[in-house]
Amino acid sequence: MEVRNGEPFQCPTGNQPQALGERAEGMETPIQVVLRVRPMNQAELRRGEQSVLHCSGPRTLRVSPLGGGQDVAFHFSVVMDGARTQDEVFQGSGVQRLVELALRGFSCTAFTFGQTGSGKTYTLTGPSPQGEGETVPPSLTGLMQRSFACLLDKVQNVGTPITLSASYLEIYNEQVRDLLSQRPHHHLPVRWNKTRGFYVEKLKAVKFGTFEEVMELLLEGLRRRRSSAHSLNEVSSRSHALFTIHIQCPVGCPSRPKEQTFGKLCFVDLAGSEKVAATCSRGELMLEASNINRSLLALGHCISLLLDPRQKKNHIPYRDSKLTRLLADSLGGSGITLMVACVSPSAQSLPETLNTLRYASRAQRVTTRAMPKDPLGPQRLGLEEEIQQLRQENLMLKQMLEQPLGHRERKNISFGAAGTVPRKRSKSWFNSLMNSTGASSALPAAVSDALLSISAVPPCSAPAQYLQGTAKLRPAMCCLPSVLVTATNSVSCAMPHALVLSSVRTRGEKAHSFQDICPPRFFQSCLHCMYLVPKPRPHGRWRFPALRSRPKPLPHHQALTSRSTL
Ligand SMILES: Nc1ncnc2c1ncn2[C@@H]1O[C@H](COP(=O)(O)OP(=O)(O)OP(=O)(O)O)[C@@H](O)[C@H]1O
Repeated sequence: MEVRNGEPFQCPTGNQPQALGERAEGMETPIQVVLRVRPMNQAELRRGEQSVLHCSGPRTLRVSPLGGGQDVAFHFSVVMDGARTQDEVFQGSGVQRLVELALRGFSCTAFTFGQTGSGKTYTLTGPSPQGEGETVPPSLTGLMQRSFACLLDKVQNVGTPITLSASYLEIYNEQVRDLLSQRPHHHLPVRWNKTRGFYVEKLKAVKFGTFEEVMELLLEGLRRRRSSAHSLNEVSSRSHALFTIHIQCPVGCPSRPKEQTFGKLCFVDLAGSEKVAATCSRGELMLEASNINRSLLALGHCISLLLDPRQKKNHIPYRDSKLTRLLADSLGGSGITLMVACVSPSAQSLPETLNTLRYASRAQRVTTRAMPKDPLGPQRLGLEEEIQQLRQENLMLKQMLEQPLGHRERKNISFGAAGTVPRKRSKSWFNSLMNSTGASSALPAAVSDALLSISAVPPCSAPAQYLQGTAKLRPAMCCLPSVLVTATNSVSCAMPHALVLSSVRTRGEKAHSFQDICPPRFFQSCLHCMYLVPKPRPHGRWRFPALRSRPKPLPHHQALTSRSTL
Protein backbone atom coordinates (compact mmCIF):
# COMPACT_ATOMS: atom_id res chain seq x y z
CA MET A 1 0.00 0.00 0.00
CA GLU A 2 1.39 3.36 -0.93
CA VAL A 3 1.53 5.95 1.73
CA ARG A 4 1.59 9.55 0.62
CA ASN A 5 2.74 12.46 2.66
CA GLY A 6 0.09 13.65 5.04
CA GLU A 7 -2.51 11.10 4.03
CA PRO A 8 -3.93 8.90 6.70
CA PHE A 9 -2.69 5.38 6.80
CA GLN A 10 -4.94 2.73 5.32
CA CYS A 11 -5.04 -0.35 7.40
CA PRO A 12 -7.72 -2.89 8.27
CA THR A 13 -9.51 -2.23 11.53
CA GLY A 14 -7.64 -3.88 14.38
CA ASN A 15 -9.01 -6.95 16.06
CA GLN A 16 -9.42 -7.20 19.80
CA PRO A 17 -6.23 -8.49 21.35
CA GLN A 18 -6.94 -12.15 21.83
CA ALA A 19 -4.89 -13.28 24.76
CA LEU A 20 -6.02 -10.51 27.10
CA GLY A 21 -7.13 -12.34 30.22
CA GLU A 22 -8.30 -15.36 28.23
CA ARG A 23 -5.78 -17.67 29.82
CA ALA A 24 -6.54 -19.49 33.01
CA GLU A 25 -5.88 -17.76 36.29
CA GLY A 26 -2.28 -17.97 37.36
CA MET A 27 -1.07 -18.74 33.82
CA GLU A 28 1.58 -16.61 32.19
CA THR A 29 -0.23 -13.83 30.30
CA PRO A 30 1.77 -11.57 28.00
CA ILE A 31 1.39 -7.82 28.13
CA GLN A 32 -0.75 -6.77 25.18
CA VAL A 33 0.64 -4.01 23.04
CA VAL A 34 -1.55 -1.92 20.76
CA LEU A 35 0.26 0.46 18.45
CA ARG A 36 -1.39 3.74 17.51
CA VAL A 37 0.03 6.00 14.83
CA ARG A 38 -1.24 9.55 15.09
CA PRO A 39 -1.98 11.55 11.94
CA MET A 40 0.47 14.19 10.79
CA ASN A 41 -0.05 17.40 12.70
CA GLN A 42 -0.24 20.86 11.19
CA ALA A 43 3.40 21.69 11.85
CA GLU A 44 4.58 18.47 10.19
CA LEU A 45 2.33 19.05 7.21
CA ARG A 46 3.59 22.60 6.85
CA ARG A 47 7.15 21.35 6.83
CA GLY A 48 6.16 18.92 4.09
CA GLU A 49 7.37 15.97 6.07
CA GLN A 50 7.36 12.44 4.72
CA SER A 51 5.56 9.65 6.48
CA VAL A 52 7.77 6.68 7.20
CA LEU A 53 5.26 4.27 8.78
CA HIS A 54 3.12 1.82 6.80
CA CYS A 55 0.47 -0.55 8.09
CA SER A 56 0.80 -3.83 6.22
CA GLY A 57 -1.84 -5.82 8.08
CA PRO A 58 -3.90 -5.57 11.24
CA ARG A 59 -0.87 -6.45 13.33
CA THR A 60 2.13 -5.33 11.32
CA LEU A 61 3.82 -1.99 10.98
CA ARG A 62 6.53 -1.42 8.42
CA VAL A 63 9.06 1.33 8.87
CA SER A 64 10.55 2.62 5.63
CA PRO A 65 13.46 4.92 6.37
CA LEU A 66 13.87 7.79 3.95
CA GLY A 67 16.74 7.48 1.51
CA GLY A 68 15.98 3.90 0.55
CA GLY A 69 17.10 2.04 3.67
CA GLN A 70 15.67 -1.44 4.29
CA ASP A 71 12.11 -1.71 5.65
CA VAL A 72 11.80 -2.95 9.21
CA ALA A 73 8.64 -4.76 10.27
CA PHE A 74 7.19 -4.73 13.80
CA HIS A 75 4.34 -6.94 14.95
CA PHE A 76 1.90 -6.06 17.72
CA SER A 77 -1.46 -7.29 19.01
CA VAL A 78 -3.16 -4.53 17.04
CA VAL A 79 -1.85 -1.75 14.84
CA MET A 80 -4.05 1.35 14.42
CA ASP A 81 -3.30 3.94 11.80
CA GLY A 82 -3.91 7.68 11.98
CA ALA A 83 -7.38 7.37 10.47
CA ARG A 84 -8.73 5.37 13.41
CA THR A 85 -11.24 7.29 15.42
CA GLN A 86 -11.28 7.37 19.18
CA ASP A 87 -14.20 4.96 19.18
CA GLU A 88 -12.40 2.51 16.90
CA VAL A 89 -9.40 2.60 19.21
CA PHE A 90 -11.66 1.90 22.18
CA GLN A 91 -13.42 -0.96 20.39
CA GLY A 92 -10.23 -2.46 19.00
CA SER A 93 -7.74 -2.03 21.82
CA GLY A 94 -9.20 -4.52 24.28
CA VAL A 95 -9.85 -1.98 27.03
CA GLN A 96 -13.42 -3.24 27.35
CA ARG A 97 -12.00 -6.62 28.24
CA LEU A 98 -9.90 -4.98 30.94
CA VAL A 99 -13.05 -3.44 32.40
CA GLU A 100 -14.71 -6.87 32.55
CA LEU A 101 -11.65 -8.43 34.17
CA ALA A 102 -11.39 -5.65 36.74
CA LEU A 103 -15.01 -6.34 37.66
CA ARG A 104 -14.04 -9.98 38.19
CA GLY A 105 -11.40 -8.96 40.70
CA PHE A 106 -8.29 -8.66 38.55
CA SER A 107 -5.85 -5.82 38.77
CA CYS A 108 -5.83 -4.29 35.28
CA THR A 109 -3.66 -1.55 33.87
CA ALA A 110 -3.76 0.34 30.58
CA PHE A 111 -0.85 2.61 29.94
CA THR A 112 0.18 4.81 27.08
CA PHE A 113 3.77 5.13 26.10
CA GLY A 114 5.69 7.06 23.46
CA GLN A 115 7.62 10.15 22.49
CA THR A 116 6.41 13.56 23.54
CA GLY A 117 3.61 14.79 21.28
CA SER A 118 2.84 11.31 19.95
CA GLY A 119 -0.77 11.26 21.23
CA LYS A 120 -0.69 9.49 24.60
CA THR A 121 -2.92 11.95 26.45
CA TYR A 122 -5.13 12.26 23.37
CA THR A 123 -5.61 8.47 23.36
CA LEU A 124 -6.51 8.32 27.04
CA THR A 125 -8.53 11.49 27.55
CA GLY A 126 -8.98 13.14 24.13
CA PRO A 127 -7.76 16.58 23.06
CA SER A 128 -7.19 19.13 25.79
CA PRO A 129 -10.22 21.47 26.19
CA GLN A 130 -9.78 24.71 24.26
CA GLY A 131 -10.89 27.04 27.03
CA GLU A 132 -12.05 27.27 30.64
CA GLY A 133 -15.29 25.36 31.11
CA GLU A 134 -15.01 23.75 27.66
CA THR A 135 -15.54 20.02 27.46
CA VAL A 136 -14.24 17.43 25.06
CA PRO A 137 -16.82 16.56 22.35
CA PRO A 138 -18.21 13.04 22.94
CA SER A 139 -16.79 11.75 19.64
CA LEU A 140 -13.27 12.71 20.76
CA THR A 141 -13.31 11.41 24.30
CA GLY A 142 -10.56 8.96 25.06
CA LEU A 143 -10.21 5.45 26.41
CA MET A 144 -10.74 6.61 29.99
CA GLN A 145 -14.11 8.32 29.57
CA ARG A 146 -15.34 5.43 27.41
CA SER A 147 -14.14 2.88 29.95
CA PHE A 148 -15.88 4.76 32.78
CA ALA A 149 -19.15 4.65 30.84
CA CYS A 150 -18.65 0.97 30.03
CA LEU A 151 -17.83 0.14 33.67
CA LEU A 152 -20.82 2.00 35.08
CA ASP A 153 -23.05 0.36 32.52
CA LYS A 154 -21.83 -3.10 33.53
CA VAL A 155 -22.09 -2.26 37.23
CA GLN A 156 -25.75 -1.33 36.77
CA ASN A 157 -26.42 -4.63 35.04
CA VAL A 158 -24.68 -6.77 37.64
CA GLY A 159 -27.57 -6.35 40.06
CA THR A 160 -25.47 -6.51 43.25
CA PRO A 161 -24.19 -3.37 44.97
CA ILE A 162 -20.65 -2.65 43.87
CA THR A 163 -18.53 -0.01 45.57
CA LEU A 164 -16.45 2.14 43.26
CA SER A 165 -13.81 4.61 44.28
CA ALA A 166 -11.09 6.48 42.43
CA SER A 167 -7.66 7.85 43.19
CA TYR A 168 -5.54 10.04 40.96
CA LEU A 169 -1.86 10.76 41.42
CA GLU A 170 1.05 12.14 39.46
CA ILE A 171 4.74 11.47 39.70
CA TYR A 172 6.36 14.83 39.11
CA ASN A 173 10.14 15.11 39.42
CA GLU A 174 10.20 11.79 41.31
CA GLN A 175 7.67 13.02 43.85
CA VAL A 176 4.20 11.56 44.24
CA ARG A 177 1.35 14.08 44.49
CA ASP A 178 -2.32 13.46 45.10
CA LEU A 179 -4.28 15.10 42.28
CA LEU A 180 -7.56 14.78 44.18
CA SER A 181 -6.24 16.49 47.26
CA GLN A 182 -6.63 20.15 48.18
CA ARG A 183 -2.90 20.11 48.85
CA PRO A 184 -1.55 18.66 45.58
CA HIS A 185 1.98 19.88 46.28
CA HIS A 186 2.22 17.74 49.37
CA HIS A 187 4.49 14.76 48.61
CA LEU A 188 3.26 11.31 49.52
CA PRO A 189 5.55 8.38 50.36
CA VAL A 190 5.50 5.12 48.43
CA ARG A 191 5.51 2.16 50.79
CA TRP A 192 5.52 -1.60 50.48
CA ASN A 193 3.90 -4.37 52.45
CA LYS A 194 3.23 -8.03 51.84
CA THR A 195 -0.49 -7.69 51.33
CA ARG A 196 -0.61 -4.62 49.11
CA GLY A 197 2.78 -4.61 47.44
CA PHE A 198 3.84 -1.04 46.61
CA TYR A 199 1.27 1.60 47.49
CA VAL A 200 1.06 5.32 48.12
CA GLU A 201 0.44 6.19 51.72
CA LYS A 202 -2.43 8.57 52.51
CA LEU A 203 -3.58 8.69 48.90
CA LYS A 204 -7.17 9.88 48.75
CA ALA A 205 -9.73 7.48 47.27
CA VAL A 206 -13.08 9.10 46.50
CA LYS A 207 -16.25 7.05 46.15
CA PHE A 208 -18.39 7.61 43.08
CA GLY A 209 -21.51 6.10 41.61
CA THR A 210 -22.25 7.98 38.42
CA PHE A 211 -20.47 8.95 35.23
CA GLU A 212 -20.70 12.64 36.14
CA GLU A 213 -19.05 12.03 39.50
CA VAL A 214 -16.11 10.12 38.09
CA MET A 215 -15.70 12.68 35.29
CA GLU A 216 -15.59 15.41 37.91
CA LEU A 217 -12.70 13.57 39.57
CA LEU A 218 -10.87 13.14 36.27
CA LEU A 219 -11.24 16.82 35.35
CA GLU A 220 -10.21 17.93 38.82
CA GLY A 221 -7.02 15.90 38.50
CA LEU A 222 -6.34 17.00 34.92
CA ARG A 223 -6.60 20.64 36.01
CA ARG A 224 -3.98 20.03 38.70
CA ARG A 225 -1.64 17.92 36.60
CA ARG A 226 1.58 19.63 35.55
CA SER A 227 1.82 20.52 31.85
CA SER A 228 3.89 23.02 29.85
CA ALA A 229 4.47 24.03 26.28
CA HIS A 230 7.57 23.15 24.33
CA SER A 231 8.46 23.07 20.67
CA LEU A 232 6.96 19.61 20.03
CA ASN A 233 3.75 19.92 22.06
CA GLU A 234 1.79 22.93 23.24
CA VAL A 235 0.28 21.01 26.12
CA SER A 236 2.97 18.58 27.14
CA SER A 237 2.42 16.53 30.30
CA ARG A 238 5.35 16.96 32.66
CA SER A 239 4.43 14.10 34.95
CA HIS A 240 3.32 10.47 34.87
CA ALA A 241 -0.33 10.28 35.92
CA LEU A 242 -2.11 7.23 37.37
CA PHE A 243 -5.89 7.22 37.63
CA THR A 244 -7.09 4.12 39.49
CA ILE A 245 -10.60 2.84 39.98
CA HIS A 246 -11.04 0.42 42.87
CA ILE A 247 -13.92 -1.99 42.42
CA GLN A 248 -15.24 -3.77 45.47
CA CYS A 249 -17.73 -6.43 44.61
CA PRO A 250 -19.54 -8.29 47.44
CA VAL A 251 -20.17 -11.32 45.26
CA GLY A 252 -17.13 -12.72 43.52
CA CYS A 253 -16.55 -14.04 40.07
CA PRO A 254 -18.16 -17.32 38.90
CA SER A 255 -15.19 -19.36 40.12
CA ARG A 256 -15.50 -17.84 43.61
CA PRO A 257 -19.13 -16.92 43.89
CA LYS A 258 -19.11 -16.49 47.64
CA GLU A 259 -16.03 -14.38 47.99
CA GLN A 260 -15.64 -10.64 47.77
CA THR A 261 -13.54 -9.40 44.89
CA PHE A 262 -11.41 -6.29 44.85
CA GLY A 263 -10.64 -5.38 41.25
CA LYS A 264 -8.58 -2.48 40.06
CA LEU A 265 -8.59 -0.59 36.80
CA CYS A 266 -5.67 1.75 36.38
CA PHE A 267 -4.97 4.17 33.53
CA VAL A 268 -1.42 5.40 33.29
CA ASP A 269 -0.56 8.37 31.12
CA LEU A 270 3.20 8.34 31.00
CA ALA A 271 5.03 11.54 30.29
CA GLY A 272 6.71 11.37 26.89
CA SER A 273 10.35 10.63 26.37
CA GLU A 274 12.03 13.67 24.89
CA LYS A 275 15.31 14.80 23.47
CA VAL A 276 16.10 18.00 25.27
CA ALA A 277 17.74 19.40 22.12
CA ALA A 278 14.61 18.76 20.06
CA THR A 279 12.23 20.30 22.59
CA CYS A 280 14.61 23.21 23.34
CA SER A 281 13.96 22.72 27.06
CA ARG A 282 15.72 24.95 29.55
CA GLY A 283 15.60 25.41 33.32
CA GLU A 284 12.60 23.78 34.92
CA LEU A 285 11.56 22.10 31.65
CA MET A 286 14.99 20.52 31.39
CA LEU A 287 14.86 19.26 34.98
CA GLU A 288 11.43 17.77 34.32
CA ALA A 289 12.67 16.17 31.09
CA SER A 290 15.64 14.57 32.77
CA ASN A 291 13.42 13.15 35.54
CA ILE A 292 10.95 11.86 32.95
CA ASN A 293 13.70 10.25 30.89
CA ARG A 294 15.35 8.73 33.95
CA SER A 295 12.14 7.08 35.15
CA LEU A 296 11.35 5.82 31.64
CA LEU A 297 14.85 4.38 31.49
CA ALA A 298 14.23 2.57 34.80
CA LEU A 299 10.97 1.24 33.35
CA GLY A 300 12.78 0.03 30.22
CA HIS A 301 15.47 -1.61 32.37
CA CYS A 302 12.86 -3.51 34.39
CA ILE A 303 11.14 -4.63 31.18
CA SER A 304 14.46 -5.91 29.77
CA LEU A 305 15.20 -7.86 32.94
CA LEU A 306 11.69 -9.28 33.06
CA LEU A 307 12.35 -10.88 29.67
CA ASP A 308 15.04 -13.06 31.17
CA PRO A 309 13.38 -15.88 33.13
CA ARG A 310 16.40 -16.26 35.42
CA GLN A 311 16.49 -12.56 36.25
CA LYS A 312 12.73 -12.53 36.73
CA LYS A 313 13.10 -15.03 39.53
CA ASN A 314 15.93 -13.11 41.14
CA HIS A 315 15.77 -9.38 41.35
CA ILE A 316 13.98 -6.74 39.33
CA PRO A 317 15.04 -3.23 40.39
CA TYR A 318 11.53 -1.83 40.80
CA ARG A 319 12.83 0.41 43.56
CA ASP A 320 14.91 2.40 41.07
CA SER A 321 12.04 4.85 40.47
CA LYS A 322 8.62 5.69 41.86
CA LEU A 323 7.11 4.82 38.49
CA THR A 324 8.50 1.27 38.44
CA ARG A 325 7.45 0.72 42.04
CA LEU A 326 3.88 1.65 41.26
CA LEU A 327 3.86 -0.39 38.05
CA ALA A 328 5.57 -3.43 39.60
CA ASP A 329 2.40 -5.49 39.82
CA SER A 330 1.31 -4.56 36.30
CA LEU A 331 4.68 -5.54 34.86
CA GLY A 332 5.78 -8.62 36.68
CA GLY A 333 3.08 -9.41 39.19
CA SER A 334 -0.46 -10.68 39.09
CA GLY A 335 -2.03 -7.94 36.99
CA ILE A 336 -3.30 -7.83 33.42
CA THR A 337 -1.69 -5.13 31.35
CA LEU A 338 -2.39 -3.35 28.11
CA MET A 339 0.10 -0.95 26.64
CA VAL A 340 -0.83 1.54 23.96
CA ALA A 341 2.35 2.62 22.22
CA CYS A 342 1.89 5.94 20.43
CA VAL A 343 4.07 7.09 17.57
CA SER A 344 4.30 9.97 15.15
CA PRO A 345 4.49 9.12 11.45
CA SER A 346 6.91 11.92 10.65
CA ALA A 347 10.37 11.19 9.32
CA GLN A 348 11.85 13.72 11.68
CA SER A 349 10.66 11.71 14.67
CA LEU A 350 11.98 8.41 13.27
CA PRO A 351 14.80 7.84 15.80
CA GLU A 352 12.35 8.34 18.69
CA THR A 353 9.69 6.27 16.91
CA LEU A 354 12.14 3.38 16.49
CA ASN A 355 12.96 3.59 20.19
CA THR A 356 9.28 3.38 21.05
CA LEU A 357 8.75 0.44 18.69
CA ARG A 358 11.68 -1.49 20.16
CA TYR A 359 10.54 -0.71 23.69
CA ALA A 360 7.02 -1.87 22.86
CA SER A 361 8.28 -5.03 21.14
CA ARG A 362 10.19 -5.94 24.26
CA ALA A 363 7.24 -5.14 26.50
CA GLN A 364 4.96 -7.55 24.69
CA ARG A 365 7.25 -10.44 25.59
CA VAL A 366 6.86 -9.69 29.29
CA THR A 367 4.36 -11.92 31.05
CA THR A 368 2.39 -11.62 34.24
CA ARG A 369 0.52 -14.29 36.20
CA ALA A 370 -2.99 -12.97 36.27
CA MET A 371 -4.66 -13.64 39.61
CA PRO A 372 -7.67 -11.93 41.16
CA LYS A 373 -6.69 -9.67 44.01
CA ASP A 374 -7.22 -11.04 47.48
CA PRO A 375 -6.54 -8.15 49.82
CA LEU A 376 -6.81 -10.40 52.85
CA GLY A 377 -4.10 -12.65 51.36
CA PRO A 378 -1.66 -13.55 54.11
CA GLN A 379 -4.13 -12.45 56.77
CA ARG A 380 -6.56 -15.07 55.52
CA LEU A 381 -3.85 -17.75 55.73
CA GLY A 382 -3.05 -16.72 59.29
CA LEU A 383 -6.71 -16.94 60.22
CA GLU A 384 -6.99 -20.40 58.73
CA GLU A 385 -4.03 -21.55 60.80
CA GLU A 386 -5.56 -20.09 63.90
CA ILE A 387 -8.87 -21.81 63.23
CA GLN A 388 -6.97 -25.09 62.89
CA GLN A 389 -5.26 -24.57 66.22
CA LEU A 390 -8.47 -23.64 67.96
CA ARG A 391 -10.14 -26.78 66.59
CA GLN A 392 -7.33 -28.93 67.98
CA GLU A 393 -7.55 -27.18 71.27
CA ASN A 394 -11.28 -27.66 71.36
CA LEU A 395 -10.90 -31.35 70.67
CA MET A 396 -8.33 -31.71 73.38
CA LEU A 397 -10.53 -29.97 75.94
CA LYS A 398 -13.49 -32.10 74.95
CA GLN A 399 -11.42 -35.22 75.48
CA MET A 400 -10.33 -33.94 78.84
CA LEU A 401 -13.93 -33.54 79.86
CA GLU A 402 -14.67 -37.05 78.70
CA GLN A 403 -11.94 -38.53 80.90
CA PRO A 404 -13.12 -40.30 84.06
CA LEU A 405 -12.95 -38.06 87.08
CA GLY A 406 -10.25 -40.12 88.73
CA HIS A 407 -7.98 -39.58 85.77
CA ARG A 408 -8.62 -35.90 85.85
CA GLU A 409 -7.72 -35.75 89.44
CA ARG A 410 -4.47 -37.28 88.54
CA LYS A 411 -4.26 -34.50 85.97
CA ASN A 412 -4.01 -36.81 83.04
CA ILE A 413 -5.11 -35.27 79.81
CA SER A 414 -5.18 -36.38 76.24
CA PHE A 415 -3.67 -34.43 73.42
CA GLY A 416 -6.31 -35.27 70.89
CA ALA A 417 -7.30 -38.01 68.54
CA ALA A 418 -4.05 -38.09 66.66
CA GLY A 419 -2.20 -38.47 69.89
CA THR A 420 0.19 -35.70 69.04
CA VAL A 421 1.23 -32.48 70.57
CA PRO A 422 -0.24 -29.94 68.13
CA ARG A 423 2.44 -28.69 65.79
CA LYS A 424 1.51 -25.09 66.21
CA ARG A 425 0.59 -24.24 69.70
CA SER A 426 -1.32 -21.13 70.48
CA LYS A 427 -0.90 -19.30 73.71
CA SER A 428 -4.46 -20.14 74.64
CA TRP A 429 -3.72 -23.83 74.06
CA PHE A 430 -0.78 -23.62 76.37
CA ASN A 431 -2.71 -21.67 78.98
CA SER A 432 -5.52 -24.17 78.98
CA LEU A 433 -2.96 -26.93 79.29
CA MET A 434 -1.50 -25.18 82.27
CA ASN A 435 -4.87 -24.57 83.85
CA SER A 436 -5.97 -28.10 83.28
CA THR A 437 -2.92 -29.48 84.99
CA GLY A 438 -3.13 -27.12 87.88
CA ALA A 439 0.24 -25.62 87.17
CA SER A 440 0.48 -21.92 87.85
CA SER A 441 3.01 -19.20 87.90
CA ALA A 442 3.13 -19.48 91.63
CA LEU A 443 4.53 -22.95 91.42
CA PRO A 444 8.18 -23.29 92.26
CA ALA A 445 10.66 -24.18 89.61
CA ALA A 446 10.33 -27.82 90.46
CA VAL A 447 8.36 -30.00 88.16
CA SER A 448 4.88 -30.62 89.33
CA ASP A 449 3.58 -34.10 89.50
CA ALA A 450 1.00 -33.34 86.92
CA LEU A 451 1.20 -36.08 84.40
CA LEU A 452 -0.39 -35.78 81.04
CA SER A 453 -0.77 -38.96 79.15
CA ILE A 454 -0.70 -38.77 75.41
CA SER A 455 -3.45 -40.79 73.92
CA ALA A 456 -2.94 -43.01 70.91
CA VAL A 457 0.70 -43.48 71.76
CA PRO A 458 1.56 -47.09 72.41
CA PRO A 459 2.90 -47.83 75.85
CA CYS A 460 6.50 -47.06 75.99
CA SER A 461 9.18 -49.55 76.72
CA ALA A 462 11.73 -46.93 77.50
CA PRO A 463 13.60 -46.99 80.71
CA ALA A 464 11.84 -45.64 83.69
CA GLN A 465 13.71 -42.42 83.72
CA TYR A 466 12.33 -39.03 83.36
CA LEU A 467 13.00 -35.53 84.28
CA GLN A 468 12.29 -34.58 87.75
CA GLY A 469 12.73 -30.89 87.89
CA THR A 470 13.31 -27.90 85.79
CA ALA A 471 15.79 -26.78 88.38
CA LYS A 472 18.02 -29.44 87.00
CA LEU A 473 17.60 -28.35 83.43
CA ARG A 474 20.05 -25.97 81.91
CA PRO A 475 20.25 -22.79 83.91
CA ALA A 476 18.77 -20.75 81.08
CA MET A 477 15.68 -22.82 81.27
CA CYS A 478 15.33 -22.86 84.95
CA CYS A 479 13.30 -19.72 84.86
CA LEU A 480 11.08 -21.06 82.15
CA PRO A 481 7.93 -22.94 82.72
CA SER A 482 8.05 -26.30 81.15
CA VAL A 483 6.08 -29.23 80.01
CA LEU A 484 8.15 -32.30 79.88
CA VAL A 485 7.29 -35.03 77.49
CA THR A 486 9.02 -37.99 78.91
CA ALA A 487 9.80 -41.40 77.73
CA THR A 488 6.96 -42.56 79.82
CA ASN A 489 4.49 -40.84 77.54
CA SER A 490 3.91 -38.25 80.12
CA VAL A 491 4.05 -34.53 80.09
CA SER A 492 4.82 -32.67 83.23
CA CYS A 493 3.90 -29.08 83.64
CA ALA A 494 5.66 -26.47 85.60
CA MET A 495 5.78 -22.74 85.13
CA PRO A 496 3.20 -21.53 82.71
CA HIS A 497 4.94 -19.02 80.50
CA ALA A 498 6.73 -21.22 78.07
CA LEU A 499 6.94 -24.75 76.99
CA VAL A 500 9.71 -27.27 77.08
CA LEU A 501 9.24 -30.60 75.48
CA SER A 502 11.68 -33.25 76.32
CA SER A 503 12.09 -36.92 76.25
CA VAL A 504 14.56 -39.27 77.77
CA ARG A 505 15.93 -42.63 77.00
CA THR A 506 19.04 -44.66 77.37
CA ARG A 507 22.30 -43.10 76.48
CA GLY A 508 24.37 -43.92 73.45
CA GLU A 509 21.59 -43.76 70.89
CA LYS A 510 20.97 -40.99 68.49
CA ALA A 511 18.91 -38.00 69.25
CA HIS A 512 15.74 -37.39 67.32
CA SER A 513 14.47 -34.31 65.67
CA PHE A 514 11.55 -32.48 67.16
CA GLN A 515 9.29 -33.77 64.46
CA ASP A 516 9.79 -37.16 65.93
CA ILE A 517 8.03 -36.04 69.01
CA CYS A 518 4.78 -36.06 67.18
CA PRO A 519 4.49 -39.54 65.75
CA PRO A 520 4.12 -42.36 68.24
CA ARG A 521 7.37 -43.96 67.18
CA PHE A 522 9.19 -41.21 68.97
CA PHE A 523 7.99 -42.44 72.25
CA GLN A 524 9.38 -45.85 71.61
CA SER A 525 12.77 -44.70 70.65
CA CYS A 526 13.36 -41.36 72.20
CA LEU A 527 16.75 -41.08 73.60
CA HIS A 528 17.83 -37.72 74.71
CA CYS A 529 15.98 -35.03 76.40
CA MET A 530 14.65 -32.70 73.81
CA TYR A 531 13.40 -29.33 74.54
CA LEU A 532 12.10 -26.45 72.60
CA VAL A 533 11.57 -23.13 74.14
CA PRO A 534 8.90 -21.19 72.35
CA LYS A 535 9.22 -17.47 72.01
CA PRO A 536 6.08 -15.41 72.56
CA ARG A 537 5.30 -13.46 69.39
CA PRO A 538 3.42 -10.19 69.06
CA HIS A 539 0.11 -11.61 67.93
CA GLY A 540 -0.05 -14.19 70.71
CA ARG A 541 1.17 -17.13 68.68
CA TRP A 542 4.31 -18.91 69.71
CA ARG A 543 7.06 -19.97 67.52
CA PHE A 544 9.10 -23.02 68.21
CA PRO A 545 12.65 -22.53 67.23
CA ALA A 546 14.80 -25.43 66.18
CA LEU A 547 11.80 -27.31 64.89
CA ARG A 548 14.04 -29.35 62.66
CA SER A 549 17.32 -28.92 64.36
CA ARG A 550 18.92 -31.66 66.34
CA PRO A 551 17.82 -31.45 69.92
CA LYS A 552 20.48 -30.98 72.49
CA PRO A 553 20.67 -33.73 75.03
CA LEU A 554 20.07 -32.69 78.56
CA PRO A 555 22.81 -33.31 81.01
CA HIS A 556 21.43 -36.62 82.18
CA HIS A 557 23.86 -37.13 84.94
CA GLN A 558 22.80 -33.88 86.56
CA ALA A 559 19.27 -33.46 85.50
CA LEU A 560 17.75 -36.85 85.73
CA THR A 561 17.11 -39.02 88.57
CA SER A 562 15.83 -42.46 88.28
CA ARG A 563 12.27 -42.87 89.25
CA SER A 564 9.51 -45.19 88.32
CA THR A 565 6.73 -43.64 86.38
CA LEU A 566 3.02 -43.93 86.62
N1 LIG B 1 -4.96 10.53 16.86
C1 LIG B 1 -4.93 11.86 16.90
N2 LIG B 1 -5.78 12.58 16.13
C2 LIG B 1 -5.76 13.90 16.16
N3 LIG B 1 -4.92 14.64 16.92
C3 LIG B 1 -4.05 14.00 17.69
C4 LIG B 1 -4.01 12.58 17.73
N4 LIG B 1 -3.06 12.22 18.57
C5 LIG B 1 -2.54 13.35 19.07
N5 LIG B 1 -3.13 14.41 18.54
C6 LIG B 1 -2.79 15.82 18.84
O1 LIG B 1 -1.38 15.90 18.93
C7 LIG B 1 -1.01 16.77 19.99
C8 LIG B 1 -0.11 16.04 21.00
O2 LIG B 1 -0.87 15.00 21.58
P1 LIG B 1 -0.74 14.63 23.12
O3 LIG B 1 -0.72 15.82 23.97
O4 LIG B 1 -1.76 13.61 23.38
O5 LIG B 1 0.70 13.99 23.10
P2 LIG B 1 1.45 13.30 24.30
O6 LIG B 1 2.07 12.08 23.74
O7 LIG B 1 0.55 13.13 25.45
O8 LIG B 1 2.58 14.36 24.62
P3 LIG B 1 3.34 14.63 26.00
O9 LIG B 1 4.13 13.41 26.31
O10 LIG B 1 4.24 15.77 25.69
O11 LIG B 1 2.34 14.95 27.01
C9 LIG B 1 -2.28 17.27 20.62
O12 LIG B 1 -2.60 18.53 20.09
C10 LIG B 1 -3.31 16.26 20.18
O13 LIG B 1 -4.60 16.82 20.10
